[in-house]
Amino acid sequence: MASALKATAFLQSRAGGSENPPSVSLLSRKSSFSVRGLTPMSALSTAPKTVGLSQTFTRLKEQGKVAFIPYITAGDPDLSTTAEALKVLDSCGSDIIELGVPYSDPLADGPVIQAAATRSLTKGTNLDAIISMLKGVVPLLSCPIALFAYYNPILKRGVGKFMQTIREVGVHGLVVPDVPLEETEVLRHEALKNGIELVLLTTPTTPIDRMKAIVDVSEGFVYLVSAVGVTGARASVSGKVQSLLKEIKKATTKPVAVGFGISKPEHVKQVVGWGADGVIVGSAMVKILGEAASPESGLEELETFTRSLTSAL
Ligand SMILES: O=P(O)(O)OC[C@@H](O)[C@@H](O)c1c[nH]c2ccccc12
Repeated sequence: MASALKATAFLQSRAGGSENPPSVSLLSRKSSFSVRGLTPMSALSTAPKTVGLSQTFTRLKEQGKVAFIPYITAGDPDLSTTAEALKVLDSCGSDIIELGVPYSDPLADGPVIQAAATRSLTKGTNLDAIISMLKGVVPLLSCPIALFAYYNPILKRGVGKFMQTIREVGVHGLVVPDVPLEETEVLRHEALKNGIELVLLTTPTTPIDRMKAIVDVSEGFVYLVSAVGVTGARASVSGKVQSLLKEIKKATTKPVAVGFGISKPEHVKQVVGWGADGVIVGSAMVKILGEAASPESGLEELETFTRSLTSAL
């Protein structure tokens, strides 16, 4: 419990400035849609015309749909499997994919994602290798990627250089779970300059005024952390999410996606019923990939699991 409180305090004080992812059938959730006008990304890189996070939510809202947002850790079990997993998640109807950059001190993560980060780092995964993997995969995806990175590796590379690098490879969004709102100025400036949507997080214990300040500057969507503590599949989703969603939706018209603990179709149905614009599932996905007998069986299981969740939307 202590670590859970510590993690929440961590997310609360630092996270995100705020508190603070085979064959696409014609009937798949994603209908092909033309990109209206030139997306900033197509002006900045040769990547295809996937639209950004907020445009994705706008399209889904027009279709009366909720975004399915899986998270996986890059390089676990290895980067070529990550490349395949991105394609599987995309073809199973994911609307945005969160891709985690493994970090040695992932304080906001539970044991499943911490273990994935350790395995990936042990394999030598680094940002450059992730970027070169993305160069080959992003052009094949129809949904946008939001990178998930702790603040330290971004500072090491230089905020501006980091933003430019991820933009050039076609990444649309960024979530930095351990940056205090007071220190998001530079991140937000560089993100805006490079056409990256910086998503901030709010938690169940975020004071209302702080939540309002967070939603005001969050780009792409607002990440509502559904539970106290660290990431990790839970038996149920806290009923508090319903009132939290109401509060946030009074403060902003921006889309709100809910994450933490969601791992079953009934969780998805519940969160959708409470009015979420997006559902985020991480640890359950990471566990499948990282603990499978082989990369192939992990990818097969990932597809089955993902379809079980998207069919609940
Ligand atoms: O793992 P969960 O409980 O399904 O929650 C999503 C979470 O993994 C993903 O969004 C995430 C991965 N690392 C994080 C760090 C902080 C906040 C969120 C995250």
